[in-house]
Amino acid sequence: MLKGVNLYLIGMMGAGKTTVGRELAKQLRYGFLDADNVIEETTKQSINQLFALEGEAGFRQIESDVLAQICSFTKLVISTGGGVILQQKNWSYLRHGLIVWLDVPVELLCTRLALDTTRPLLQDVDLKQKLRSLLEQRQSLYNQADLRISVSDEETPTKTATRVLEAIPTVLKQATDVET
Ligand SMILES: Nc1ncnc2c1ncn2[C@@H]1O[C@H](COP(=O)(O)OP(=O)(O)O)[C@@H](O)[C@H]1O
Ligand SMILES: O=C(O)C1=C[C@@H](OP(=O)(O)O)[C@@H](O)[C@H](O)C1
Ligand SMILES: [Mg+2]
Repeated sequence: MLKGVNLYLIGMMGAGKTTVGRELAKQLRYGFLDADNVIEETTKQSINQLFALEGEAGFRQIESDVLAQICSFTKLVISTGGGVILQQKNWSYLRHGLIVWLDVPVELLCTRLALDTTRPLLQDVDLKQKLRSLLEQRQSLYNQADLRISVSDEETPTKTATRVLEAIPTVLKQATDVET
């Protein structure tokens, strides 16, 4: 269906990009890469360590370099980190593929992330308040995706992946319409 074109998942922390991405890759018979995992493997540091050592700005630079490498491959589902949309140049990498926004309300993100210790931006803060303010800053950027999949109630990752796959032909059709 995608003819080898990569699929990029974007969205807030806890939206399910990593979990749903793996499932999507299985269903599409694509390879799977999680950008944060690639960063951790190449730097041999955890995301927490990188934020502590390099600061957010240093992390964003590494994130961008990794994305630049990844986008030269094909037949991949790529789960990005939630802040990848912040840098303009990252969009030129993401636009190599189809960009899907997993849009999940803050309340559900809070439930999923309440006990999380792996996301440095969410430690020692009022979780709901922080997620609200991040979403406010980022929403218009997430909205630049080719496809928005809203997940308002808890559903299995397999179900979300199936909904993404069912929605893809609608955007592919629009793209063909523009060309012709
Ligand atoms: N569709 C889903 N249904 C239930 N739990 C989910 C779903 N997607 C993700 N989760 C859970 O939410 C948490 C965050 O998911 P994750 O895939 O790491 O999100 P992201 O990569 O977008 O930050 C994980 O504990 C995961 O098991
Ligand atoms: O939203 C963000 O700024 C971040 C999201 C994280 O990835 P997930 O979206 O997979 O949690 C990770 O890249 C880092 O902690 C920063
Ligand atoms: Mg993730």
